Amino acid sequence: MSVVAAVGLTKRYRDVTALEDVTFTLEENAIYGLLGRNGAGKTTLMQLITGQNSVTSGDLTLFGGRPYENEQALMKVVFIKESQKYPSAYRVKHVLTLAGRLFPNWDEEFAQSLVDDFNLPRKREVRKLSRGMTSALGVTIGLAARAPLTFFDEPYLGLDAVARQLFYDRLLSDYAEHPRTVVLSTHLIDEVADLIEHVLLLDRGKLLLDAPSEELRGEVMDATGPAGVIDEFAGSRTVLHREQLGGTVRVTLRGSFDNAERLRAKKLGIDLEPVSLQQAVVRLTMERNTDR
Ligand SMILES: Nc1ncnc2c1ncn2[C@@H]1O[C@H](COP(=O)(O)OP(=O)(O)OP(=O)(O)O)[C@@H](O)[C@H]1O
Repeated sequence: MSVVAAVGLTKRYRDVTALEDVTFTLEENAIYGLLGRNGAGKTTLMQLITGQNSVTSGDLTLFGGRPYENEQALMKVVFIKESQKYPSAYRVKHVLTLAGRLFPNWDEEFAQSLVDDFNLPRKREVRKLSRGMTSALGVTIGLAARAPLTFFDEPYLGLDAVARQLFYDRLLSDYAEHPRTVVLSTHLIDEVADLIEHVLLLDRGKLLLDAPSEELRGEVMDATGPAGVIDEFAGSRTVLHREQLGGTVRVTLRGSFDNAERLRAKKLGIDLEPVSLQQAVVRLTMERNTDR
């Protein structure tokens, strides 16, 4: 059984269609990257899955049931967002105690080690924490909860580069020991490229891509070479981007290349290189937007 299954999911807010006819599944034990530009519908999607908002049309199941007011299914979910609010008089240690009561799989020892890693002041009131510290507290809860379905909606934006790396490292090592389904919603695609196994790319409410990251990486390539031969080499492939510097042209092409084509590229003096996951996502999103 899929952890989440959405079929033709649509969410409208009056005249805004935040999600339109979105179909996908989230499977057990995988790390997903939920990607997309501002306003693409990422938060809305996570709110629907976590029962915080109601579906306009389509079908959505969470652990086989409806998410809305489904206590049993929602117990298996943790949703950490950047703007997370905590009771204002609470101190860090109180928030952790509360989280420990709330999440059935809570690992107190792991939580305490994360508090040390992030240098979180246990006795400080949460409203007096810096933005980065508040993010670190969210990350700590999200990881130590070990919920079968874990959402991180950019909660780590306030974290500096060192703390973000710490988060990625702790997530990966804990995931290896306690596999679960993790959804990372982020704009920092290259930072999480090695973490995410599967990409869900939303664009203006539509699901533009639903693919394993490996597949996606090999699917978009940069070909750089003499202007005279590049276009011939590109042939009928979709050219996602083209730039020229003097006699040298670089095109970003969609589609994978077999050995014969790679050899041909070499003979023609063309350099063939896979683009980064971030570049692939940017180019594919731009392609769709220029299609309109
Ligand atoms: N409560 C609401 N009422 C009206 N429109 C809304 C509401 N919530 C979201 N929207 C609209 O739905 C669309 C999707 O918003 P959403 O917050 O899901 O995007 P997002 O991908 O999370 O964006 P970001 O990366 O900027 O956080 C946007 O156009 C947004 O303005």
